Amino acid sequence: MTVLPPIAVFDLDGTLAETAGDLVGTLNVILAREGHAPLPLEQARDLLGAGARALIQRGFAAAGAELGAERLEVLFEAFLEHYGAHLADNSHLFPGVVAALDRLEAEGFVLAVCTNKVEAHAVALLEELGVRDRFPVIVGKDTFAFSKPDPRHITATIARAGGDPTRAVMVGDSRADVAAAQAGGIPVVGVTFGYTPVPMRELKPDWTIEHFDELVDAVAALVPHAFQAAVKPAA
Ligand SMILES: O=C(O)COP(=O)(O)O
Ligand SMILES: [Mg+2]
Repeated sequence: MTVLPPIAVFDLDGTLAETAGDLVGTLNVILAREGHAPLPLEQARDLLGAGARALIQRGFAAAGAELGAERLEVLFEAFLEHYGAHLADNSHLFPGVVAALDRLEAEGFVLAVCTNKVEAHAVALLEELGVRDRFPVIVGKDTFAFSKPDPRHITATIARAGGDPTRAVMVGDSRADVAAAQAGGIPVVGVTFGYTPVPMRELKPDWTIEHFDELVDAVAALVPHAFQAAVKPAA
């Protein structure tokens, strides 16, 4: 009998990496091109989490600017072009990420990313941040015909990575992550340092962490059977 490995699925923006500087920076370039004032970073970071198209829509709404459907598509393409050239100007991994990935890998976990960024940008960003090779599977908003909060975004990521859905955990920072995981029956760890207009604890994830140092204990609490030597393939 083949034993599938346990799997940890990570959101990217606001979970693995602080990326608001470059995402909001690009939003502000687009707003400026359209004749609107920039949004302050602290206000705009909570608009992140549903992908670039949603960020533009939310950004224009926050700026009190009109935006029609056709113009949105033009600006979405312009956003992708500008952002693609500035993926990691002002972006970095959150503290403790690499050590937490090391520890999960040592426990036999497969690691995957499920993000509402476009896949090519997710791959390129993770490359620039030096952790691309840690994730055999990186899935973006455009990878499948559905995306978070649709639970299939997460369950399809687990399937593509060959992970065991009964020994899987999701780690995210937004309502979309919590909703998608819970609808898919996957336990979810919410981080408190990401992008959400509502405090993470109010979104009721199964566990909350304030630092990546707490991640392995959280995963061990949520999927203890992923850590039992008995279910690991014989060495
Ligand atoms: O950039 C976004 O808006 C979404 O990306 P995330 O799913 O990695 O948070
Ligand atoms: Mg996020």
